[in-house]
Amino acid sequence: MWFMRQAGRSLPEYRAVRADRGMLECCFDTETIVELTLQPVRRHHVDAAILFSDIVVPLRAAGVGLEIVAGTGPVIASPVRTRDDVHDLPALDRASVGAIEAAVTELARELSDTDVALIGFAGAPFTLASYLIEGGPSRTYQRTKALMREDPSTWNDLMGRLTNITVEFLRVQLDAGVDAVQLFDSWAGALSDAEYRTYVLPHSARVFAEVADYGAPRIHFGVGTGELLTAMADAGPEVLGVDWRVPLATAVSRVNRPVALQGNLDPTVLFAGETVVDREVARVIDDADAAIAAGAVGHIFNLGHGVLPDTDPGVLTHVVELVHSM
Ligand SMILES: Cc1c2[nH]c(c1CCC(=O)O)Cc1[nH]c(c(CCC(=O)O)c1C)Cc1[nH]c(c(CCC(=O)O)c1C)Cc1[nH]c(c(C)c1CCC(=O)O)C2
Repeated sequence: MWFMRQAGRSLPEYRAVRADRGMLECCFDTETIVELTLQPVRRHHVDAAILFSDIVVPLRAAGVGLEIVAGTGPVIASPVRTRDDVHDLPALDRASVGAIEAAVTELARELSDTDVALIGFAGAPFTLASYLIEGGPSRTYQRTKALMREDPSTWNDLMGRLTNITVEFLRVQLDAGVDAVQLFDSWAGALSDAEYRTYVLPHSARVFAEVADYGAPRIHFGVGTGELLTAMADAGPEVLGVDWRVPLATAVSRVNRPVALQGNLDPTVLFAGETVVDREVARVIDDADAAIAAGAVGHIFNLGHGVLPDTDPGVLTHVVELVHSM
């Protein structure tokens, strides 16, 4: 078990490190990456560390002008909207993520004599494209969907370039020693199954195919993707992340390949007091047992999306203890 966004603002020790330093600055500093990755492991005794980074880090490393604005998210200096903008998108040079490679090497060494796994990650092409095209977070993805439908050739060119960046970023992490990788297609749930299959699935499937040779488990996750679970499993991962909207036993009935499931406690449950927390954790575990009986390969306990910044870290530690006792 581990928590998406287990490192971050829910932890006072994270806020202390970030007090006078920008998010991206921290993401390119080896010592800081190592420290922030290990903080939640020390505090909560989760079974996996997730590399402290962000989905926009490889874009920044490739030279895209962007910032991560607190309370907002990634903001792109010059949004990518035309064929020429797409042609200008640079490739990722390994040397530009040397600080991250060094951090993974150090983390893999520090965790080697423990049972704690190290998980690497990257943003999926669609979610990265949505930030580049919209220029920042969006509720509607209107420009992204317009480009996708109106000019599939420019869209596929952009998605192909983002796929290359994502593959290279994952390979750097896998070469340096991560045990598993997660592909975050956080906002793919904005698409219908048909459009996901036409415009997104081939690219995400290529990401999975191009890192398959490492033999490391590959996790595929998105939010609000209940209707896309069949297609997201078809992309080829060993593990499918499920948000809280779909029970795990229902999720397994939607996939046509053998996959393990990850999830899916609603992150807002952690605000409801111990009786509710205990009941809901037990419900997820029971549901996971039912999913395994119905063919799921296994279950990784997690939230259905990231830890919310106001979460009481004591409640997170309690959930870890509870899951480990069950
Ligand atoms: C969509 C997305 C992003 N980044 C990420 C995703 C996919 C996961 C998801 O769906 O939540 C992935 C991510 N971002 C971060 C991690 C670190 C590891 C971990 O999970 O603990 C991971 C896995 C650190 C971070 N990434 C960010 C923070 C907060 C930075 C701060 O302290 O201000 C952290 C710890 C910033 C960020 N970066 C992004 C957002 C939406 C935000 C939050 C903006 C805000 O609410 O302030 C883009």
